[in-house]
Parts: sequence; C-alpha cells; structure tokens
Amino acid sequence: RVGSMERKSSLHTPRKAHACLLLLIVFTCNACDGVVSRSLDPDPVAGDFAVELDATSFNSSLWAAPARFAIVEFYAHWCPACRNYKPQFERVAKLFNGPNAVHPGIVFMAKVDCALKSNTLLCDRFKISHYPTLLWGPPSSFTWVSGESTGWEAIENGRKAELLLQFINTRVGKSFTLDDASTYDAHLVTADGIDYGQVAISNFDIEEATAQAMENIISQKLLNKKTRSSFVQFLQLLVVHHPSRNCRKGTAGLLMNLEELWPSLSTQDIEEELSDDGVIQEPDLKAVENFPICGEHIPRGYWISCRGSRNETRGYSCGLWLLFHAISVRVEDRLSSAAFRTICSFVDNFFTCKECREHFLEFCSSAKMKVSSRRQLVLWLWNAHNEVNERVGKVEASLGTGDPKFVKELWPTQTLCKSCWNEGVERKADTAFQDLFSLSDVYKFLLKYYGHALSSLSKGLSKLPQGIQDSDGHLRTQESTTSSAVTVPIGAALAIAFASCGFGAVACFWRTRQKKKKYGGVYNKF
Ligand SMILES: Cc1cc2nc3c(=O)[nH]c(=O)nc-3n(C[C@H](O)[C@H](O)[C@H](O)COP(=O)(O)OP(=O)(O)OC[C@H]3O[C@@H](n4cnc5c(N)ncnc54)[C@H](O)[C@@H]3O)c2cc1C
Repeated sequence: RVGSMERKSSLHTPRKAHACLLLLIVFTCNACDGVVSRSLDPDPVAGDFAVELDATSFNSSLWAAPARFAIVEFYAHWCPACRNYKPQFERVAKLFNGPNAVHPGIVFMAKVDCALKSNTLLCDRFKISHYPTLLWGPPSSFTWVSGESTGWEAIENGRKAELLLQFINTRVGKSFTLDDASTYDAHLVTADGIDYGQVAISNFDIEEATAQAMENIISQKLLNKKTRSSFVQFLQLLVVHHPSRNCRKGTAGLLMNLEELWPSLSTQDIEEELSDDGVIQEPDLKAVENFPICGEHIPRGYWISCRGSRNETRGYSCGLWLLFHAISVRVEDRLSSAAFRTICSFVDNFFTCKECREHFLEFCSSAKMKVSSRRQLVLWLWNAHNEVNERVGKVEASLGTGDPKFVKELWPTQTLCKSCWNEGVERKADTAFQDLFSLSDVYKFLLKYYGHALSSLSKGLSKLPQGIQDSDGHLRTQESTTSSAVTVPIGAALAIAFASCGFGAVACFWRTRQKKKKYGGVYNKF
C-alpha cells in the first residue's frame, strides 16, 4: 500500500475534491507521515514512462502488454501525495517501459486516473480505497474484473522507487537497480542454462515481426494476384501454428474476411488480364492493411529480445527467424512439407532483402524433396540459419557492420546446450554441421526452446479464470469491444483450423465436409 489519500467515490469533481482534500489532510495525516515526501523529487525523471490507461484502453492495453508482469498505479490527479509519488514511480517505469527500456519485456507499468468520471467503474472494480494504490500481477490478471480475486495483488510497500524495485526483484528473482544501464542478454542464458522466462519474451517479438511482415507486404505493394496464394498459404500456416494466440486469432479473422476484403479471381481471369496489357492490376488493399493481424496494439514499434544495441541492427529479420523456428516445431509431420514450401514461398515473395532471399532460396531448392517430417523441417531451418550465421558473420566481421553485442556464431552455443555439440570433434573448413553437432540433441533442444519455453508465456495466459475464455479456447475480455484482437466467429475459426487437418480424425472429417467452402483445404493443396 503506497497510498496516503483515501478514495471516496464521490470525489470526482475538483471543487468537492479541494474541500475534502483539506479534511483529508487533517484526518489522514498519520497515513501521509513518512510515506511520500511533499517536496519535489530532487532528481525528477523527465517524461512519462508509465502508460496512462483509461476505461476504454485498459483491457486491450494490458492484454497486449509486452511483458510478463504488470503494475498498475491507481491515482487521482488532484491527490498531492500522488503527484509527489509520480517521480518515484517514473524512475522505475523508465527501467521497464518503452523503446529505450533497460529491462524490456518484464514489467509493464501503467496508471489510471480514478478521479476521471469515465474511470469510476474501472476503479470501483478493483475496490480502490486510497490513492495511490499499486497492484501487481500478470497483465492478463487485470483484464478480467468481476470483483473476485483474479491473480493480482496489492503492493503494500512501494512508496519509494527503491522499495518498489525491491518488490519487483523479489517477484521476478532479479537484482535490478535504479542505475542499471542497458544489458544485452544475447543468448537468453543464465548460469543454470536457458532462462525460460526470457525465451518466453521472444513471443512479443514474434508478434511484432508478424505485424511488421503484414505492414511490409502492404506498404511495399507486394500483394497482387500472383502472390495471393502465397499470402493465403502463409496466413493458413499462421492460423494454426503461430505461437501467439493473439496472432492466431487475428489471422483467422483476416482469412475469414479476405474474400470480402480482396475478392479472388479465377486463373482464367488473371490470364485474360495478363494477355490484355501484361500487367496485373493491383487490388485495393486498404481494408487488408488496416486489419490488426495480431491485435490492435501490435506493432508496438520496438523490439524486446530482438533489440539491437544499435538502431539499425537486429529487429525484423531476427523476429522473422524466431517466427519461422517457432512455427517449425509446431508443425505436424504430414504438414511439414507444405510448411516448408510456404516458408520458402513467403521469403521468395515477401522478404525484400534481395541477397537474403537469393541465399535462402538456395537452401529451399537443395532441400525440396527432403523435408517430410517435423524433425526434418526443424533441422533444415536450423541448418539454414546456421549457414546464414556463418556467412553473414564473416561479412560483418570484415566490414564491422554487425552488432558488437550479438556476434554471429553457430547456434546453440555450448553454454546454451552442451550436449548439442559432439565431443572431441575438431572443426575444419570442410566439417559439416551434422558432424559437429549431435542432431538428435539439437532437435530436442529446439523443441524445448521454441516450443515449450516459448509457450510458457501463453500457458500463463491460459490459466485465466473461467469466463475469459470461450468454449473454443479463444481469449475474451469482459469488455469485448476493447479486446486486443479481432473477434472471430467460433465456427468460422474452427473451420479454418480444421482446414489444416491438424486436429485428428474428426477435424479431417470436418475438413472434407468444409472443402468446398472458402479456403477449405487450400492449405493441403499446394
Ligand atoms: C530468411 C532470412 C535470410 C537471411 N539471409 C541473410 C543474408 O543472406 N545476409 C545477411 O546479411 N542477412 C541475412 N538475414 C538477416 C540475418 O540472418 C539476421 O537476422 C540479422 O543479421 C540479425 O541478426 P541477429 O543477431 O538478430 O540474429 P538472427 O540471426 O536474426 O537470429 C535471431 C535469434 O535466433 C536464434 N538463432 C540463431 N541461430 C539459430 C539457429 N541456427 N537455429 C535456431 N535459432 C537460432 C538466436 O537466439 C538469435 O538471437 C536473413 C534473415 C532471414 C530471416
């Protein structure tokens, strides 16, 4: 409990507030004592790092919050103790929020002004009785507010920045300090091995990369009748195998609406148009462009685990690799060949780094007939990525263009996975990766890293209380209008999911029946 000012629901007009304020100062001075200094902080933090939320943005912002935990400060703008507390809160928020955060992806720090009439209901739901009140919990725990305990807790002693950070440290098992400068944990590794929490954070970058891929595709005008099927196939891959529920849901919505947003033409129509003037007309893609494929708050405009130590390094291409790897470990054996072709076709049509594309397509051509199981897909992609690492690493070393904090090397490093490396093999120029690495251990590691570890974040989300999930497992907030992702009719989303035939015999039966409907079976046809 940080607060010193009692909250009265009637105190929402400034005049009443001032009158009561005097009384409150008189009667609640004990609470004020030693809690928050009335003098201005000698070293106030410039700018607001804590995100201001209101009743409209509350659920959706927390839902899409790029962090494992959240702190929400409930305050009142008229409350002097709150004003004095602000620099303390901001000092901590600066560490965790925004594009320049020193420790991104860990705590999302937000605040709500309970003195605004429009927020009264919201503050009442959290039973805020005094200002400021700080609540802590996973972001998702705040988005369901029925008055019952939902997994958040009050921070009893966070009245100074140091104390608040101390509280955070005990909850996340770290020893952050207010003076921390940027730290770069290149390989998401702790002394004991993989830091699963850190790996889970990669989910945010995978969401960001997915949204950015869409943005690039539209802004660079890469969508046309020729690339339409590649686009649809990619969406179908995402709808079932994307590690983020937000993106699966958003993609399902886009797929279901695509025919209306961008009507398809038959091959004959295209040929006729081609023979007229040789140019394929571009569709009007405004509606597709505005589709929130991973929810409304993505892209956020910054990277977390893919953040480079320089602005121009890492980011999108790192996120895209993570997306491909995360998909590869989720694909069933019989869809692996289709997934392989979809990834290759995506890079061919939509990844506009020319050198990258040409290089990557060489791997695609050489593996054309070889990928027929998940294991082969996962190891093929891992191998291709390592080949790229080696090649790019040499170029970056000679030109000094790489990110000094993220030097390219064969992955996983020995620190990340010792058993992945064959013992006693001395590397020569012609030593193949399969001699250097134990492929079965690498495969197990990749399943763990891109499967289990990445999912640990969404598993946390799936532990939401009853009522926040529909019977189809899709997440809903109570205020459905502010849900972070588009609403997809249950039957429609299932029909798309079934199209992948990835859910066993019943799904296959369904798929057969749905085949003639929109997009039914397309994923299986190419
Ligand atoms: C398809 C594709 C082809 C590319 N081709 C080129 C190219 O030809 N030339 C060029 O200059 N750049 C190329 N790039 C960009 C380049 O590979 C890097 O993405 C970029 O330099 C940023 O590097 P990074 O340090 O963020 O790590 P990235 O290589 O982007 O890797 C991101 C993360 O993936 C993990 N990782 C690393 N290696 C592996 C592996 N083998 N298997 C699984 N996970 C791994 C690590 O955690 C790493 O931090 C390509 C990118 C893509 C997506």
